Amino acid sequence: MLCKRSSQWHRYIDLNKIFISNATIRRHGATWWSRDIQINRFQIGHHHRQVSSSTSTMPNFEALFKKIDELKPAFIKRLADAVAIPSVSADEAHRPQVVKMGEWLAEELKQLGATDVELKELGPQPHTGWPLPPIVVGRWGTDPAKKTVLLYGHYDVQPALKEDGWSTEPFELTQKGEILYGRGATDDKGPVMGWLNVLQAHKELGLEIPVNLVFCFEGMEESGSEGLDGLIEQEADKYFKGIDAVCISDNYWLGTKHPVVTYGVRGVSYYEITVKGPAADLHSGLFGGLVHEPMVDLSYLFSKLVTPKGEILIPGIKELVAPLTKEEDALYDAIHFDIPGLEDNIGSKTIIQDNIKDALQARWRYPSLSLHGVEGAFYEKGAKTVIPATVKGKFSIRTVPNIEPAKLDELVIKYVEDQFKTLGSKNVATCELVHAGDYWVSDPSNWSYRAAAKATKAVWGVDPDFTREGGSIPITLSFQNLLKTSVVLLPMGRGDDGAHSTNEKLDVPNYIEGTKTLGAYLHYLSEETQD
Ligand SMILES: C[C@H](N)C(=O)N[C@@H](Cc1c[nH]cn1)C(=O)O
Ligand SMILES: [Zn+2]
Ligand SMILES: [Zn+2]
Repeated sequence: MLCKRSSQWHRYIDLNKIFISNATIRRHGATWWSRDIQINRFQIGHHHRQVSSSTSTMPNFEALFKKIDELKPAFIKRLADAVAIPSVSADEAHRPQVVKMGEWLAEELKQLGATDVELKELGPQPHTGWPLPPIVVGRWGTDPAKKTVLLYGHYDVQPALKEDGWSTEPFELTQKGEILYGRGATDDKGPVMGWLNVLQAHKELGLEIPVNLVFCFEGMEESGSEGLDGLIEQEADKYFKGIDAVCISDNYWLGTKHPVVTYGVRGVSYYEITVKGPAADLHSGLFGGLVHEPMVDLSYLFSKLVTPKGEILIPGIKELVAPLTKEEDALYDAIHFDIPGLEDNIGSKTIIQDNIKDALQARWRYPSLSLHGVEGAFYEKGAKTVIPATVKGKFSIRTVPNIEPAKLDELVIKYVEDQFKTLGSKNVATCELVHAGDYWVSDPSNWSYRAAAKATKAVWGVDPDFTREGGSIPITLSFQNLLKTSVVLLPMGRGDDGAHSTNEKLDVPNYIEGTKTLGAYLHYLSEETQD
């Protein structure tokens, strides 16, 4: 293996617990959700656009929301400053920029009045030896009478080059109408700035934040969150002692209109197949037909991993997937989304499934295998007649309950090796795990979800859909297990934001109303009875 797997804290999240609790919801109706809210928003098969009649004392957000509106230009400037630092964690050349971004973030926190701001160093990255960017930690308040919330986000981004097809410079935040374009706008600099914006608005108003905050911002999320597991373990009884809830804003609504609160993510196991042949690239006229070509071997191996309809061809994986129960299946009926919405998100009509339930299940509760690219192959424009000497094929598998990552590695690596043997090639092939992160599924009925739902309703005027996320946030399960606390995902951006893609964007309303939602969540959390 190229790198050690993240620690084995995960494992079995009992999905039945969730579904049993959902069944309980239906049986007990309003009593499940909250004693304050008379309508069961999570009720399976019902449209939750119905307005809930809340009898809770809703905090008066008028001043806070007005202040956030007033600060819009400053907040956009903050996001522009963040986007301008190309903190791409994937390659060595950019690593100093990731570190710079961490330092910038720490400085912003200090300027706003956060205390105990530190850059927790993680040492060298195990398999590359490159220095890992620090984890930025800080505090806001240490009142023992208040609840304490850990806010996690990441300040690294995916790579981006203008020539990939961006219409604007990826590291210059560009506003066109009500849309902010730039790498990291939605993933995850916008949401991280959202938390800073909340601090600024409270500070300027002289308004108390009713919970203590602990910040934990990492710079390696897009590259496997290396080092963070160890830090959380090490600091669980020190810096991270006494955390009552964790909130992460690092995913997206399903579509463009309806807000969501998220209670699950898929895991990801990322692999690399290396095929080594000649000592150097060769002239295909001179050597084509008489040498085993690494690209040909790799293309064959790629074709044996997944079908064009998305079916994973590696035996044994399907059998690891938790069976779909009737109760879980029914949850999908309540979601406000459709195939045209999904087509809008991707900008084409190329969805494999023909109904939204199957498509969402494919995204949330079944594994998928994606081919990402080939290092070492000719890719520029033109027609170079080369036989690449060594190629590295990259692919990943999104994991779901109950796929054990170590078991998955065994199945994948043995299968690739066996397939390679059938070729009779004299090249040398290896398949290795690059990084892995666990899946996570939570029970969306607890106090932190109630607070998130109320905040969403207060800002957006509708009850959120409860969703799972097809992407991965590798550290989520570690927070839950190591800090023995519940985690909620409260996203800011829309489903068409183009995270990881060209022309990534964040809509101004999502940035501003999203900041309000994060702020309101903290107020509702302080009022909510912890269960
Ligand atoms: C959902 C989150 N914003 C995200 O984009 N996560 C990444 C994490 C990752 C793991 N390996 C590389 N990146 C993702 O889901 O791809
Ligand atoms: Zn992210
Ligand atoms: Zn991402």
